[in-house]
Amino acid sequence: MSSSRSILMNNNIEIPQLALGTYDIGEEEISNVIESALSVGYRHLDCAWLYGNEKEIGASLSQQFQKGEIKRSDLFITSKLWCSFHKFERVRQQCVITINDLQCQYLDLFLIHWPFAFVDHDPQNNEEHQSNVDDEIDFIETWKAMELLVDERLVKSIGLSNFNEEQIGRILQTCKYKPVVNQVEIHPYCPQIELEYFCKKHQILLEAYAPLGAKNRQWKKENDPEILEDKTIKSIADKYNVPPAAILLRYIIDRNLVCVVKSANYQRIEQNFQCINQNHFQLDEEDFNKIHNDIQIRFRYHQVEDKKYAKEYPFKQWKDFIP
Ligand SMILES: NC(=O)C1=CN([C@@H]2O[C@H](COP(=O)(O)OP(=O)(O)OC[C@H]3O[C@@H](n4cnc5c(N)ncnc54)[C@H](OP(=O)(O)O)[C@@H]3O)[C@@H](O)[C@H]2O)C=CC1
Ligand SMILES: O=C1CO[C@H](CO)[C@@H](O)[C@@H]1O
Repeated sequence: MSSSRSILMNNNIEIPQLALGTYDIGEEEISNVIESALSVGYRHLDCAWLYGNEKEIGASLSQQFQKGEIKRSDLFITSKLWCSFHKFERVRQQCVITINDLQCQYLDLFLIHWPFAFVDHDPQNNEEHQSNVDDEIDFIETWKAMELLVDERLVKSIGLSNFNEEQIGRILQTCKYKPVVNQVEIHPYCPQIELEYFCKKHQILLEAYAPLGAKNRQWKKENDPEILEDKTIKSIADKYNVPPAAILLRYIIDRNLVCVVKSANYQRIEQNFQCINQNHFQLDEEDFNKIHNDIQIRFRYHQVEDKKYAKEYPFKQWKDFIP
């Protein structure tokens, strides 16, 4: 079985550069998706409590381990702490539930999903959790609890997701362990150049989510610009005789970032995986620059605009895009 290219994180642990995203993959299809992805060569799975499918992913992984073709140590499994569990004592509780659901013994990487917190909720309680923001819970408290998970070896690495420069700066001032990554939306309409510069300076790796513009998102609006339909991307795709998605994935890979892409379709799972293979095709410098510097549209697909009133809503500089 093939394996994927890796990047070294600031704690000297390697992370596979391409991850399979698992958001919005339903119970009925997730098992096939996991099996397909592993057979094609993916070794990095990007999961989250929020996605509601960790139990099904765990069942599928357990089947794969039993077949003996793949071992736990071959995989890099990421999950995320949901906003309802930011209180110090909740962090470990959710982490243990996630590890049990995923049947994976430990997590390779655990991220704080968003910098803002929701009202405290017991993760053992199956009632619908509240998503009202609680501005009193500080993510510094959450980070301290995340660090204990490393000491306890429940997780190998810890990181952030959707944090801006100022918020990362606050973590860096008090942390015992630096975040290894910050997972954020990245594609040519949301290139995150300043954040990349800041993170590089602090040896924090950026992970790109929604690299294809979250194509089938339910909150799509009529006038949203679609990155897969972008004329520059399409003309470069024609030149290399590949689909536009391949150009968008190579754009992330060639920036040496981790790329988290979701597909629930076998052909596209395979096609996306091939993009990390340098022999498949490479963008030349001129084309890379056309994508990175010449495309002027700026757009964020995952704006979570219903949380824009939160004190720690991270995208203040993007408020012009929120109606
Ligand atoms: N930390 C965070 O807050 C967030 C993290 N994420 C993570 O990042 C992952 C990826 O982001 P996501 O929002 O899902 O968006 P993506 O940009 O990965 O787009 C996924 C969509 O693109 C389609 N697609 C996949 N491959 C191709 C292809 N080769 N050609 C054309 N269409 C394709 C998929 O359809 P199909 O399945 O039919 O192939 C799906 O509808 C998530 O699954 C999740 O793991 C995402 C959002 C926020
Ligand atoms: O991971 C995620 C998937 O998409 C959701 C909808 O935008 C986000 O809120 C969440 O962070």
